[in-house]
Amino acid sequence: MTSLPLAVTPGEPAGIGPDLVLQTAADAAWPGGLVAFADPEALARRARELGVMVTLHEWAPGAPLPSSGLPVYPVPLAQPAEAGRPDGANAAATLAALDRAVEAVLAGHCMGLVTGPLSKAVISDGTSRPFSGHTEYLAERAGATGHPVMMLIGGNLRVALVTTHLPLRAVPDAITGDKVIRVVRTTAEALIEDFAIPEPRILVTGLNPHAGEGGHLGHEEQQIIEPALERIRQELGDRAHVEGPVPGDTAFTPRCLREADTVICMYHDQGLAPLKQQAFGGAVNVSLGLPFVRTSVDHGTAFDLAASGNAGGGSFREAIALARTLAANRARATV
Ligand SMILES: NC(=O)C1=CN([C@@H]2O[C@H](COP(=O)(O)OP(=O)(O)OC[C@H]3O[C@@H](n4cnc5c(N)ncnc54)[C@H](O)[C@@H]3O)[C@@H](O)[C@H]2O)C=CC1
Ligand SMILES: NCC(=O)COP(=O)(O)O
Repeated sequence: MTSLPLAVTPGEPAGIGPDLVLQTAADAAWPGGLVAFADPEALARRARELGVMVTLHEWAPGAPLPSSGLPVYPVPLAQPAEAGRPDGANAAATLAALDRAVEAVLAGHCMGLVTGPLSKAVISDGTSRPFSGHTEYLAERAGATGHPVMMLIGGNLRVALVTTHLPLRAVPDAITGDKVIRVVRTTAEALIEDFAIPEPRILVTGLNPHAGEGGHLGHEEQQIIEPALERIRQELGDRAHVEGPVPGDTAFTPRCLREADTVICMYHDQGLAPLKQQAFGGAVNVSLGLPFVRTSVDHGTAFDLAASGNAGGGSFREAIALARTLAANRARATV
C-alpha cells in the first residue's frame, strides 16, 4: 500500500501550485513517488518560466512509475494558463483534475491525495456553482458518510473547525448541536485511527467572547454547545476526553494547549489566525472523515508569487510527508 505514489493536484493553474509541484519534483534530494494530475503543457510552460528542469512523463493509473522525472496524468486546460492571471474558463478542467485524482485514489492506484491551492472565487465564478473548498467538495465526490472536518496542523497546534467557508454573519446559525457532535466525533476518530493518539484530549471553544459570559454575551454556549458536548462525551466514553466550551482566546494560552491534543474552533479565523501566526509556511491542512488521505498546503494561490521562484515550498513538503504518515497509519490499522 505505502509503495504507491501520492496523487498531487497543483490546484489553480495561474497560482503557485504548479511551481510547488515542479520545484519539489526537480529537487535532486527528492525521493519521488508523486503523480501530478494536470495539464502537461501548462506544467512545461511554468517549468520554463521558473527555469526548473524536470522531465514530464505521461502516466495512466496502473502503469509503472518512471525512475526519474514527474509522472503526469494529463488533464488539459481549456486555455493556456498565465501566471498570476486566473481564467474562469479553466475552472472546469481544474476540478476535473481533482476528480481524476480522487478516482485514482479510490481505485487504489495512489495512496492518498495532496492538493495545491484553489481559488474559491475563480472556481465558483468559472463553473457558476458555489465552491466552498476542497474539504466539502471531496467529501461529496467520495460519498463520505460522516462529516468532513478541516484540520490544520503546525507548530504545536492542531486546530479543527466546526464551520469553514461561510460569511461571518452566517456562522451562528450554522452551529447546531448535531454539527458540533459530528465534528467532535469525526475529529476524535481521526486522532485515534489516523494519528494513532489513544484517548485524545479535545478542547472545544465557545463562539462568543468569554464563551458567552454565562449568557450575558450570547446564548450559543448554554443552548447549543454545552448540551452537544455532554452528548458526545457520553457517546465517546473513555475513548476521548472532551473539554469545553472554553473562551476562544483562553484556548490558545500555553497551559490550555499543553493539556490538549486538538482545539476545535467554531469558525475559520478563530482557529486559523493563531495557527498561521505560529506556523504559516510550514503547516498542513488535512481533511478528516474522508475514505482516503488528503492533505494540502496552509496557504492560498498567492497569484503575486506565481512563476517568480519565490514561493516557499515548506508547507507543500510537509503536506506530502504527513500524507505518507497518515496513509501508513491507515494501512497498519487495517492489517
Ligand atoms: N488550500 C486551498 O485551496 C486554499 C486556497 N485559498 C485561496 O487562495 C486565494 C488567495 O488567498 P489569500 O487570502 O490571498 O492567501 P494566500 O495564502 O494566497 O496569500 C497570502 C499572503 O501570503 C503569501 N504567500 C502565500 N503562500 C506563500 C508561499 N508558499 N510562500 C511565500 N509566500 C506565500 C502571498 O504572497 C500573500 O502575500 C483565495 O482565493 C482563497 O480561496 C486560501 C487558502 C487555502
Ligand atoms: N482556509 C483554508 C482553505 O481555504 C482550504 O480549504 P480546503 O480547500 O482545504 O477546503
